[in-house]
Amino acid sequence: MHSRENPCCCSFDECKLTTEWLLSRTRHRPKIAVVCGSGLSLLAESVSNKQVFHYEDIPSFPVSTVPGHDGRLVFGYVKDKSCVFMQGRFHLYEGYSLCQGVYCMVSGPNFETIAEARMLHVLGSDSVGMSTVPEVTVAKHCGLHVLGLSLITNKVSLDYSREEKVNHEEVLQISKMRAEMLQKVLTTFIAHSHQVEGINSN
Ligand SMILES: O=P(O)(O)O[C@H]1O[C@H](CO)[C@@H](O)[C@H]1O
Ligand code: HPA
Repeated sequence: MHSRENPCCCSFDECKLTTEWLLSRTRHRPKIAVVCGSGLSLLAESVSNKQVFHYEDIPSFPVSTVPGHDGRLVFGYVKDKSCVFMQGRFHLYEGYSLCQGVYCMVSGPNFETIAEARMLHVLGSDSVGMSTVPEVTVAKHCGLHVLGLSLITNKVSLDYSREEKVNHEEVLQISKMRAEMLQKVLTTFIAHSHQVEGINSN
């Protein structure tokens, strides 16, 4: 279970555990999910065939800490549509992060200077690379569904006194170490890609 003390949720294994737990307990297979904001749990009250799970009972699921967020996952039908409602969501100010971030591209081939790294940081970037953005831009332009997987190979120094210089050899070394893990992620994703609507239609 997640809490303020352990706010970083959503590793692949945790999501898998949560998903399997829920799938084995409900016959609902919703195509529509609704996240209820503060005080809006009522949105889920009129569903039919209702099935309710409390966040604290769901393995590896975050807990709601804000008043007005009931912390319940409600499955049920609205008209004839199977839906799931989150009665309670999670906020950065609760200490929750999504473990995802903003990827920024620099043109390279040089690595960014500390001044450039600071600028990217101020602009909201969490990670930096020299690729992916052009490919994703063109793919989206062509109407393709895109999943970008970026392996974070090194820390980017923001501090002149602790200049940790990155080099391509280090990048390759870490990539080699993590390739097997990435291969598993990719294989699992491809094996389940039919569940992602429209992924094979382009
Ligand atoms: O993006 P790929 O091709 O993985 O290469 C990464 O490795 C190089 C830096 O070492 C940069 O080109 C960076 O983007
Ligand atoms: N900066 C930009 N591109 C990169 C880096 C980095 O630190 N590491 C791997 N690709």
